[in-house]
Amino acid sequence: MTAQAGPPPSGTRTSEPQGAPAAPPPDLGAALSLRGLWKRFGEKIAVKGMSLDVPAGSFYGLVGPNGAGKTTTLSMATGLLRPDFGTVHVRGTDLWQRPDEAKRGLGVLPDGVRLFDRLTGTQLITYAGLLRGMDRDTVASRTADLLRAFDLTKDANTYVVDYSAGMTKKIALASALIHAPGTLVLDEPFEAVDPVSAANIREILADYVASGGTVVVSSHVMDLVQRMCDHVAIIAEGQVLAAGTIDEVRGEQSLEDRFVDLVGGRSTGEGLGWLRSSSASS
Ligand SMILES: Nc1ncnc2c1ncn2[C@@H]1O[C@H](COP(=O)(O)OP(=O)(O)OP(=O)(O)O)[C@@H](O)[C@H]1O
Repeated sequence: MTAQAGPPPSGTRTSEPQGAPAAPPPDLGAALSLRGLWKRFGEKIAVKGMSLDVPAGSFYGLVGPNGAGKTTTLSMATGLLRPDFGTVHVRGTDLWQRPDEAKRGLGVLPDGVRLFDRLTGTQLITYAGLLRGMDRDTVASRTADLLRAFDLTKDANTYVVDYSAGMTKKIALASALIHAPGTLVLDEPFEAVDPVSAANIREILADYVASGGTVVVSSHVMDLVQRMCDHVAIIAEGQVLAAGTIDEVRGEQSLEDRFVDLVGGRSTGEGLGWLRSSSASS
């Protein structure tokens, strides 16, 4: 199955590339329903007809090897990157047709997108709240709550550019939560975060799901996904290899073993004999 040659189209085409199987209709009740998403960067097809339903109220993990297409998929699912083909529905609203309405219900922690880091922590969260059209009093009280919850109160007046990687992740996550969205989409939320902060974040997210919110996280840490999430999709080379509840996907195995079985690619370090001999000779 190949995508059409030539540069990506400027608008989103909802039909599949020639020869691709037609995707079923979107699930309009799902928190997120992706259908037939394709994305190509030059010669590289990063996402190849991705369809996925994230049930409302689920804690959904997206796992896959480096370069599998997780960030590209989540960027298209949240309005940050226009798909070449396919549709995204957020609780029944077509994201690329009605972006303002669909994005109102989304909180997003993107991977690698630069923040306005010449703002202090307080200013950044406040800015996110005001952009969402919230009133100043609510923004101020929620900002204080979020800084406390993420253990950033003492750094509230420090410029974000001077934050560590983990603090930056936490302030970005706090900014994604300020408008109390129905669905959170978090790309690698635990990367660079210390264990205590990670435990706090897990608790915040678990409470959020328990109160009816939906969370989608991408992660490389299988054990974390197995413990934290109730659903998972394993993706590789831009396609879904398995998706469902954690128990459905892993069967009798651990999620990690299932992942390795499906994705393959274990390397034994063959060809690195020179590395062992160099350490022995030093
Ligand atoms: N802007 C871009 N230009 C060119 N190629 C890109 C671009 N963004 C992603 N890619 C390519 O698309 C593929 C999927 O990348 P993506 O970042 O979505 O993977 P990922 O699953 O998030 O990887 P990782 O786990 O390493 O973060 C990779 O081969 C990557 O090199």
